[in-house]
Amino acid sequence: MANTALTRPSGLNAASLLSSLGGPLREWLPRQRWFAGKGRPVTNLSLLSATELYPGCLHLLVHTERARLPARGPSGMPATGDCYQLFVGLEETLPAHLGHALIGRADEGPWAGAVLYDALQDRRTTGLLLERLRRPGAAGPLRFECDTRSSIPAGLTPRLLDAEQSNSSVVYGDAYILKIFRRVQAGMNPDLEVPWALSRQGCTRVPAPVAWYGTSQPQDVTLGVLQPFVQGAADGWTLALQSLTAGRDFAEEAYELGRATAEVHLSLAEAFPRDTPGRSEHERLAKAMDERLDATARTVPQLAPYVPGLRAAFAGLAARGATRPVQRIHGDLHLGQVLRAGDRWLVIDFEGEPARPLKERRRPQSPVRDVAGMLRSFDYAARARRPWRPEWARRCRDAYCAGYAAQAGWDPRDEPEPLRAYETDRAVYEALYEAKHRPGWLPVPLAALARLAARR
Ligand SMILES: Nc1ncnc2c1ncn2[C@@H]1O[C@H](COP(=O)(O)OP(=O)(O)O)[C@@H](O)[C@H]1O
Ligand SMILES: O=P(O)(O)O[C@H]1O[C@H](CO)[C@@H](O[C@H]2O[C@H](CO)[C@@H](O)[C@H](O)[C@H]2O)[C@H](O)[C@H]1O
Repeated sequence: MANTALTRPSGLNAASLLSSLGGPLREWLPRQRWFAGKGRPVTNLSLLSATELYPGCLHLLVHTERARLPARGPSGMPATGDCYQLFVGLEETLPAHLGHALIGRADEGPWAGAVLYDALQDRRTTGLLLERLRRPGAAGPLRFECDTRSSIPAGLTPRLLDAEQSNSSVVYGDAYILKIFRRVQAGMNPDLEVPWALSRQGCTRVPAPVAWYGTSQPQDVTLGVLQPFVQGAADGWTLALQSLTAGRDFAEEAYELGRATAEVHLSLAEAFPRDTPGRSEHERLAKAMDERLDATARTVPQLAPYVPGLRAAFAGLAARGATRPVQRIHGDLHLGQVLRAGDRWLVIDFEGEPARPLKERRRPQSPVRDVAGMLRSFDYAARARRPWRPEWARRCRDAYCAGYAAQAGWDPRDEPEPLRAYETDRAVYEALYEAKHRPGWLPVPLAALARLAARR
């Protein structure tokens, strides 16, 4: 059935747009996987930019404020803000095939009575995005650019992924994948910056961006990146669970993954500046970890019994003298961020931990932090299947570190204090992440934190 595009006056006046869209969006946003802070009502919504992509389809950047969970008791509910990228369709009646994309009905303003829907679910929108990316140019404040060495064919069929994601991704004819950033921050997104720099470096472990788009209004923001789709690949998390279910070992794969990680780290060290941190830098890092622990324990009270033991891990980092030079790293490395194509591992998603400020995510850091992220991931996988097989995770840890050492020339296991501190910090991050997004998974990082706190 053809869509019936809305033909009401379409002057993109922020106040009138908001009067129509604000109510339904405030209800819909907190239910989205990529929305930070589930279950917290949006207390304020404002429009940063609105662009008509085609009649009845708006590209929006919205700023939301939401009630912060009270730290102690119900008093004082300060608001915090985030910016999101949305595609909103407006129809008089929603065609049946878009029923699942419904956002709500505008009950006020010039669009009163119109149906709002998530226009990323509409192939007209995803098809148009590819068309724009194929040819550099502008649409209102949006800027579309591409690598002039690439030639992207027209008319590839779009398919929106329904994976558990922090963003939204569209696959085009199994040839390309477009990642559309949902929560955006001012500045170049590392998921464009890093793969681009690595491709210039000749690194073949990371799919290279072929096109991207962003806006310079109200500030420079990366909004989406197109890269080749790796066909027939499986992600590391799926493969690890398959191995556990079948009672198979994963050490050989883990070894190769360690080598791949080291190869990416070596390329990153070439592509971006490095630095050698002094004692004061370790103290600053340990303090930041301590503060994150305290903040998390306020939101996740189950953490409280372990706090004193966990502090010891951070004190170990502060006391430690020289360690690895800092450099750009992946920043959120886990089994879901690696793809195995044939017998080769590739690394994706260089955005870093989505909850951290962009400035912090782009800062040079210890490569041990990435290693710790992957080690935590083996523990996650082992605990996601019954019976729990700690020896599976142990073998993966050793094999991964051995593979890393073979490629990098240094073994992460020879850095016990940083490794423990980074693993602890990562598990604290995971506890907060799970409490916010997947409370059923909270026992996984909590079990690790109990173990790390007991280690003296
Ligand atoms: N280049 C690619 N080729 C094949 N699949 C990919 C590629 N990039 C991402 N994917 C798939 O899309 C999923 C989500 O990608 P990711 O960049 O991790 O998004 P998010 O940050 O939203 O989690 C991945 O788990 C992977 O399955
Ligand atoms: O969405 P992203 O891939 O950027 O990462 C976020 O979500 C991940 C979960 O989807 C989360 O990872 C945690 O769970 C994984 C299993 O689902 C496990 O492999 C990871 O080790 C564990 O950290 C990640 O922390 C979060 O940033």
